[in-house]
Amino acid sequence: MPQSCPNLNESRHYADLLSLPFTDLRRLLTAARVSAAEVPMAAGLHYNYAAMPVEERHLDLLQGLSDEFDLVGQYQRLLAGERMNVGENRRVLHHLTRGQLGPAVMHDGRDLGAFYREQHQRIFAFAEQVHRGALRGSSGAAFTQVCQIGIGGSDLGPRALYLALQQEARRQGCQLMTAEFLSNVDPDDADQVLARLDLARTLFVLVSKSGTTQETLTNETLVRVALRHQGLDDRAHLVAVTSETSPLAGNSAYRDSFYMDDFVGGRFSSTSAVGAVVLSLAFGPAIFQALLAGAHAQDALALQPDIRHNASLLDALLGVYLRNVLGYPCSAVLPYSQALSRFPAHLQQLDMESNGKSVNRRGEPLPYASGPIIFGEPGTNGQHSFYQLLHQGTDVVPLQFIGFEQAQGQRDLLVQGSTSQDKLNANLAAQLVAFAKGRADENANRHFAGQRPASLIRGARLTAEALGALLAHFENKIMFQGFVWNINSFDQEGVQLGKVLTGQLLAGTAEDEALQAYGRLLGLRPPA
Ligand SMILES: O=P(O)(O)OC[C@H]1O[C@](O)(CO)[C@@H](O)[C@@H]1O
Repeated sequence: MPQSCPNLNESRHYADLLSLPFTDLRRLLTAARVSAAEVPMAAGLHYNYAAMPVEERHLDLLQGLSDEFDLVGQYQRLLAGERMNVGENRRVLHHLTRGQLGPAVMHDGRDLGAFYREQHQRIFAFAEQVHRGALRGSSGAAFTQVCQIGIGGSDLGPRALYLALQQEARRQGCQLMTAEFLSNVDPDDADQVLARLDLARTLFVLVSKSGTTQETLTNETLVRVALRHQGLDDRAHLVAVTSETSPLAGNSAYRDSFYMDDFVGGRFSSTSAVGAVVLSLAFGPAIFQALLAGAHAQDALALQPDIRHNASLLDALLGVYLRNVLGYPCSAVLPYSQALSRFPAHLQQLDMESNGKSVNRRGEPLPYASGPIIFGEPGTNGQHSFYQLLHQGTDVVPLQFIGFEQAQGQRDLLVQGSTSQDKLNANLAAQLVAFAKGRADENANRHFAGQRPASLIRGARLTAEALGALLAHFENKIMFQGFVWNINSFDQEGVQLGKVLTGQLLAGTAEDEALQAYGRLLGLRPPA
């Protein structure tokens, strides 16, 4: 498969895209275009690309590029279980954690779709027992809090989803447990999280796919010590989520264990057991199942070969246009929804750990740019922070807005003639137009050049289904971009070197003198 992938620089569609003149967004962005330039997504969401500098001729060439690179065909092969993670020689099966779209994927005589479903069912049954009070802490107290211990993909996605659904769950009367997340090896993180917990009533979920992550194992020990210090039996307060091949699998130090496998990458694991345990405990299985349904529906739409009807594919190709034709190095994610406050942080890992690569799937250096730098904050907070640079800085940063007609909660009032939600969305619309059209001023300091591209994902309300669709949209967008760039989006070798040097420093075996010197500056002592 990798051998047959075309090189972007040799693509005739790419060459034709490069030869097109720059599209003037100030002229392009009309009311008719705002209404027309939309692609429906799952769960009632829409992808609007009116403020992207592309016309029909660009879309025709991007369609040609998609066909030339067989992007949907590559997705189908991934769904069928082909080993698309060539670096680690692994299948890539996160789509299967939310439903079957391709043929059954068999591994060592086992149907992996059935395996993921079975783990979800075990988790739902476990959560229901906890909620009924059939499973309790070692003092006999019912569990009312859940705390996930994990980092990276074992933290960011589940945390972002928990925060995104909290208000929605309250509205539906199903916030059954509160959740906390402990990720950083900084002892102040553990201190603060533990201070918010009633340990006798807390169930900890240790999540580590590899079962070897230093930060997570260290925090686990801090938690066990704190539990024992209160006279509690730590084993009764911890469950594990890990891969079947990890050193943690089958360990009796946990009350129960739930599994994913090596074919679900950490940053793509929110819909596996990694997100299922904490979200089912917090909100009950029904909300998590709704999230899965939204993600599955969006995965199905991503099979559509026509880019004008496939939001994830179109978003991916427009991103390639911005990155490789227009040369923009960054992209900002701007949700006008406080519920999505940690969603940009999740997307940072999802996108940058996947597509921050400089060799292709054959290990050859890339002769073109790959994944952009991603950052973001919810609006309107970001407006009062970094939007100055976005409007008038020397770099053009393409923008990904997300907005909803209604808030999740019901506490909103007319203040000076408009509700808070009205004000939020008026700000969103205003920013989109200000970025695209700018405003001429004789005073250069007050001049807005405009021409800042943006897309908008919009919906009625951020429900669990909509959140699932949103999550899957970005996962699939990133996957399609990896196919265009012919990179392996599913490994992360770039995180290894730092881990090795950290280990050397802590073990006192570091040979690099600069490393030793930094260690001394930071107060590290040779191990006793
Ligand atoms: O779930 P684990 O194995 O503890 O890994 C946590 C995270 O660490 C990473 O490997 C990066 O260091 C991520 O890819 C992963 O999500």
